[in-house]
Amino acid sequence: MNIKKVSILSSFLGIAISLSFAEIFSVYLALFLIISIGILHGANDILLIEKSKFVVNKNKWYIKLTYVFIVLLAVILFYFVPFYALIIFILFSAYHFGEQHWSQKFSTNQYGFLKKVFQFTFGLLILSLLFLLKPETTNQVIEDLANFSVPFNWFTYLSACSLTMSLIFSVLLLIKKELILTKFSFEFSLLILYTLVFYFTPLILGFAIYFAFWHSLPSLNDQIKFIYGGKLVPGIKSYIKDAGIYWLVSVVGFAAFLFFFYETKLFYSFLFAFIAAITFPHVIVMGKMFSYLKKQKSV
Ligand SMILES: CC1=C(/C=C/C(C)=C/C=C/C(C)=C/C=O)C(C)(C)CCC1
Repeated sequence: MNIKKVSILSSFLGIAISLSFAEIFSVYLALFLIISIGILHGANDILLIEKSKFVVNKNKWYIKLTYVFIVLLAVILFYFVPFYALIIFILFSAYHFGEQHWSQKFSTNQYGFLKKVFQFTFGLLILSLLFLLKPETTNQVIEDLANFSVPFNWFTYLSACSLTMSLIFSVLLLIKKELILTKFSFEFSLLILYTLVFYFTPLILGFAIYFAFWHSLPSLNDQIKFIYGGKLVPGIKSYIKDAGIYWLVSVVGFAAFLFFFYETKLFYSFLFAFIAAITFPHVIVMGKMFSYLKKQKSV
């Protein structure tokens, strides 16, 4: 079975589980997905940095320290200027999600800027759909995180704008023959599935299903192809062998965080702040991997 089929089936299964069991079960399932597939897909960044050769002649300690520095910077930003940190995080994430969706789906390496803007608006569309379909919980988290209450119609505007922009840019890319109609139709019809997932599951599970099955699994697949040159299933063993220790460190940090914050009202805010902090360097690394792959393709 290919990854797309696994993700489609898992999404429906997630909806069925969330409709059949008490809400707390959805929370546990979401945490499990975030910890397993979600965190794992970001655990091999050090190896990716070495493979992408974007830091030349630097030793592993230098790379690791820079990595930790960026995570700390994110934590500091969230602490002192949470509103701006959240905006930057959402913009970064939108681009990162869109980049993964459309990776290796364009015909050539031309129109780089147009493709980047398109990927960004597409990622933003997915996030805004989630916000639009779960406005109360999203707003609660944003309020706790950034002390800012978002008027609900902002989510509507954001979804409408990002949908319009994504459609305009994709039509341009179709005209320029950078995108083929079947890929475009398939990716856009998946938006209906995301809508069902976001509507029928609580915010945390909707996010986790998207994050694990529609972002992390395809990303793991691309990373494994890039690092070891093989397919997801045989490659995952080597990946876990190389990334296991980083994954374990993150999971221990995550477990400590759960232990301290689980009972508090700020649980979701800290959860997303934690994800945000470890996401910043990962977004940079993945961007570098994709641009390295593009360069390789053009030589
Ligand atoms: C869902 C959600 C949020 C955004 C989460 C994002 C943007 C997560 C991005 C994760 C990434 C990019 C992981 C890396 O691979 C907010 C705004 C905190 C509010 C509450 C609901």
